[in-house]
Amino acid sequence: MKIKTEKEEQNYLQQVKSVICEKIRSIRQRVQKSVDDMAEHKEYLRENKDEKAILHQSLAYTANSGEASVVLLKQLNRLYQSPYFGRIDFKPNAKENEMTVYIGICNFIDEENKENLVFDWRAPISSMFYDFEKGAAFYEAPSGVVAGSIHLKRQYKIRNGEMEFMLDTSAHIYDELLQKELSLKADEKMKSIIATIQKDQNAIIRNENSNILIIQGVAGSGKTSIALHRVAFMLYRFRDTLSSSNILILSPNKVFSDYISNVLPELGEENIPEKTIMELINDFLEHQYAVQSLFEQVSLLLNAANSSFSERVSFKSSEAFVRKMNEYISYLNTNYFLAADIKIGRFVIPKEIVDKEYQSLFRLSLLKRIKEMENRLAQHLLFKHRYEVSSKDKTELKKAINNMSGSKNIKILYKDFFVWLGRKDLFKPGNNKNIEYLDAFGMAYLKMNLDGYNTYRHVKHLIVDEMQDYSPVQFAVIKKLFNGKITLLGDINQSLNPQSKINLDSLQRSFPQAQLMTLNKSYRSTFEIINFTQRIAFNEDIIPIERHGTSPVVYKEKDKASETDRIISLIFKFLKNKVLHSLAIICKTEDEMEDIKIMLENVQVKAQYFSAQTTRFSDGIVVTTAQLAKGLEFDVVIVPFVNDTNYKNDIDRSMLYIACTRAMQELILTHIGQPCNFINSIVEE
Ligand SMILES: Nc1ncnc2c1ncn2[C@@H]1O[C@H](COP(=O)(O)OP(=O)(O)OP(=O)(O)O)[C@@H](O)[C@H]1O
Repeated sequence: MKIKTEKEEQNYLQQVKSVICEKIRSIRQRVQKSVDDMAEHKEYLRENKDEKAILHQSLAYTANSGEASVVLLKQLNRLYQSPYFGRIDFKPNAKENEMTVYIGICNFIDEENKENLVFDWRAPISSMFYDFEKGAAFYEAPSGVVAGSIHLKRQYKIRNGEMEFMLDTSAHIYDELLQKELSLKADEKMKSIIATIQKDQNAIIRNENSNILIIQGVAGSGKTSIALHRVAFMLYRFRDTLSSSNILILSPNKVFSDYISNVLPELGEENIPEKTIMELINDFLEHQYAVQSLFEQVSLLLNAANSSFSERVSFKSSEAFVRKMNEYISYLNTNYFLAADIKIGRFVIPKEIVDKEYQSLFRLSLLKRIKEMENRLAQHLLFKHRYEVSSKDKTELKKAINNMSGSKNIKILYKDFFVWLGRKDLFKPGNNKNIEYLDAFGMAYLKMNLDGYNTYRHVKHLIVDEMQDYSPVQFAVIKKLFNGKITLLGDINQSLNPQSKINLDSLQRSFPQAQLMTLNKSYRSTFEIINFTQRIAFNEDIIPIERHGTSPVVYKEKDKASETDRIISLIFKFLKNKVLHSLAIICKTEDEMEDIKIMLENVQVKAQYFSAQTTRFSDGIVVTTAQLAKGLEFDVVIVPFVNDTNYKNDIDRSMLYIACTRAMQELILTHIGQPCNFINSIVEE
């Protein structure tokens, strides 16, 4: 019988659930058996020491299969709660029979009847659910393209094993489910979106061809979600050769990593390793320096009108910096070593021989060449004069070679780069091995070019989030360290570095083979909030989702006390609300955060304060800076102190844009005096 009516669907759901239940029961029995076997084996081991090796092996096998069963059980329990979310009835042109394809989080087969009850959302056939409405459709099977037509497309909301509703979808109704999902954001952390992935997003998730993929997406367009779903897709598609340990996420900070940490487990995959770019560079430089963080760099740019610092950041954020470094590296390759005669005991090695040996080592990096020279010249003495060098001679040789070459210390070589450039002033290391953020990458780039390096070979796929905050020199370092696939994602309009010249063209120059894919629809914020943020930084590409809410409000207050009262009253209003779950007060600087902290402590309101050291994301009331709020979202956002002296230049504009685009349902700004130029065209309360 073809299932059509809601009643038939309800029955079918019960059937599927009972098969899942049966499977859960049999696996539980298997797990129990593993536990019993383990106990028995251990007992036997104690008694029969001579058979230890064989038993250890079988014990390990039992433990592994036990663990695998536990993973499977978890997945089945999840499946039981919500076995599927979609269905397509597809009739391939080449076959008689129509197929009914239920789509869920993973494949589920009724082994007894040899029937696929649920198809994994990542399976080739499931792609049609995201790509087509009713009518002609096709998918790419391993054997080739299968064309046909979709006769029914249905969506379900099944929670705790119960069907809440089902919808037969046309493009219009499909939006309706998306609307429901978007207005039901109760979870504290990011969640999976498999039921409502959109066509353009699906194309990115399933893109297999590009080794380097750049995803440019407007604020709230789902870039981060899509990147994580793409990881899940890759793990499914290449499951024989790719595991979660082969993937690495470069994330902007620890709060963000925690915020996204639920998505892959929700999709039935293990969480994947992540690192911040700071951890990566500190590892590379062997923790020899105290590297300024991006957070500190931005704070300095925000707080002070320190023009020489800005100039340094500006130069090191440019493509010219990498170009000049490359020129300097070529210069060193020809000028670093100046051969001279070497006298060892009664023998002289003429400078021509020294130079010849040096030139013959051209395959090695510069510093490795110098290290190798000592051996080469010792061999020369042995072959030419049958003279075996003593340890004293070796010291002499080393000294002579050192005298002919430049420094081996990367920091000195890096400093010399600025001398060579005629801009000594652009390098300002601090005391106690302090170096500025971008200098760490400059030094790393030099080190990898002059002294060899190991790549992260095990990483077959690297994900770089917030790509717009990286400079060409950072990309140059990343490109050398990682030789697998790379997915870069971000929004050029949300840069934390106004000195940065990064745009899509320069990004593509950094990654010439990259494919660029864009996401222009914004899902996070209501139509009204998106319209408001458009006035702060206009983006002609953005398409707001038609989800309406209250208009953002700008409160003009007469003095500091009334601005404080306003913020407190907004917070109490939020605390009484039962629908909205999270509120963030997003400041420009950490000093402002301190003001807010005092304000909230005075009225005994508990809040979480996100600073550069925070590692965990939490909902409720959060106080943070725009810089750290990046990538996060909250039901309500309050941006305080938006007057014209506080928000005045490009970086302030960027901060304000980032802060406001974090709001999902409500956005409120407060100020005293004149509002900043970026919002003063907006009607005030
Ligand atoms: N297809 C979709 N279905 C349901 N929700 C979606 C969809 N796409 C995006 N979203 C939601 O939109 C919000 C924004 O997603 P995400 O944080 O991934 O966007 P982003 O582009 O990385 O944002 P930003 O750059 O502004 O930080 C999230 O709540 C996400 O769940």
